[in-house]
Amino acid sequence: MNTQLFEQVDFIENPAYEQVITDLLECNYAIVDDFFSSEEIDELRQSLKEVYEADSFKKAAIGNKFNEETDKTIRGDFIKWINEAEARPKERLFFEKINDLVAYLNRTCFLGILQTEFHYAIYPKGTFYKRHLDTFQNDDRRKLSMVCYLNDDSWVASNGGELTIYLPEGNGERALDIIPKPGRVVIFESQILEHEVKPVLASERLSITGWLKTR
Ligand SMILES: O=C(O)CCC(=O)C(=O)O
Ligand SMILES: [Fe+2]
Repeated sequence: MNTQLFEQVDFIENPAYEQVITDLLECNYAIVDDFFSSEEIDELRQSLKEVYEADSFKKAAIGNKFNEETDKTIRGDFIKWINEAEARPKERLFFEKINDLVAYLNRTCFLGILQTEFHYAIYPKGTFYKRHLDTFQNDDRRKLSMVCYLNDDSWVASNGGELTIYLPEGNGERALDIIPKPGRVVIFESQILEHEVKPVLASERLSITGWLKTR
């Protein structure tokens, strides 16, 4: 018998990733605190600020590039897409960690993630993103949504800006409020869970948001 075929040569089980998989399967979302260390978050926040100061953020639009429009009554954040091929040094660690997780998900759950896309987002005081689903009418490739919060340690719950996820429960639903704590990553099923960003009441809310896509 050729035992090589059955050997899992370089697979090391990762308990944190296993928890993500369990939570996604059971609840359609997973919250990972300290996915990024506070040093990593400091670097990424600095990078976001450098890019912002270079004036390259745009008012976020709704719809995709084929039917894009901006509407402040739906979302008020400013975004800048990050291209992995041109990642700044401080962004490389971000992609390394994300790619490691994606490789694990593909290997253990056969998710078939072939592409990712990420953008920085800044929500100034007073802005929000109304309840929505992360899939476009003309494009269903987004499988998992991922939000990484880059706020600093001074972020407090009274700043608002919670991510509220609507979870089906019985005949109705339950709203789960998630505080955008630094280092926290939230992953959820793009085609299943509606969600919103509650108004930011103080300070500005910083994040990287992205999607793991099937093709
Ligand atoms: O920033 C968040 O918590 C969620 C953002 C979001 O829903 C989106 O960009 O589609
Ligand atoms: Fe969203």
